[in-house]
Amino acid sequence: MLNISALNQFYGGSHTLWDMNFEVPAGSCVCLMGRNGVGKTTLLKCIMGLIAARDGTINYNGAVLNNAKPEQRAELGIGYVPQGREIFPLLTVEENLQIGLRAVRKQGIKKVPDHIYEIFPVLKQMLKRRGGDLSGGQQQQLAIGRALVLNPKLLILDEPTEGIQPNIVTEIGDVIIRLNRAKGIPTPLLKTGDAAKDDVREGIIKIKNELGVTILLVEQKLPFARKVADRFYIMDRGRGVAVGSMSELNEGMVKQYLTV
Ligand SMILES: Nc1ncnc2c1ncn2[C@@H]1O[C@H](COP(=O)(O)OP(=O)(O)OP(=O)(O)O)[C@@H](O)[C@H]1O
Repeated sequence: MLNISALNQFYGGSHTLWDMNFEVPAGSCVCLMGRNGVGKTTLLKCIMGLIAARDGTINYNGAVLNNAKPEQRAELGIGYVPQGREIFPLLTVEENLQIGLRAVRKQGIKKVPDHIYEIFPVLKQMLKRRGGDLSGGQQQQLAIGRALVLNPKLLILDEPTEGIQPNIVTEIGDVIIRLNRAKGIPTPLLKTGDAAKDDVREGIIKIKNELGVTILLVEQKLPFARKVADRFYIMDRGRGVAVGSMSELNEGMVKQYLTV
């Protein structure tokens, strides 16, 4: 789905990404890992077109994206939840979600789809609340909800668990897993009999049936990464140094590239 080859990026004279080759297969959940400052966010920003790559190719479903504007990438179905969430603190939850609608107007979607509220019921309860008054976990759910408004086929999340309390981390992990894994497999989303959970299930099945969400996330928490992702890609000092299925991520790699 996403193929990056020989990508180089510079901040002024500082060479930050070096000959990156990187793939996100359709249907996968890939975790981009590495210590602080190795270039993970920079790579995501290149994918979103927020900063320019010097050379190399970013290919999305067969189309070369290098010269596409960020809005065009959103229209093509790439959703992005930046680090720090970047919701609008003075706008209400509803207004924040409506901003996500801009990219999908051309698809005729004029209203925030109900399934967003089924996935994150807290957003419905807080529609009129200002974004800045929400807890960190609620803001993260709002940021993900806003990205889901544009019906992404590829959802990119930059450290979605950063600074969030453990129970919400678990909730966000469950949503990521369900968004990613429901597609095309005998669904593990059995009805639970719990009305709230079954609503979430219905919302996710709806998204998956219509879309199918491939996920690329940056995550530093190893247990979380192991739980949600099926592939990893490790960066070190601007280069890709290890890649594989999550079950192949061994202690040697963790020690060499991830522990501080
Ligand atoms: N706007 C910028 N201008 C100049 N240098 C930058 C800029 N943004 C990031 N850098 C530098 O580029 C390198 C990679 O930063 P980046 O934020 O991509 O790393 P990261 O792996 O995402 O780290 P973290 O986990 O801390 O977010 C770092 O050395 C950083 O200081």
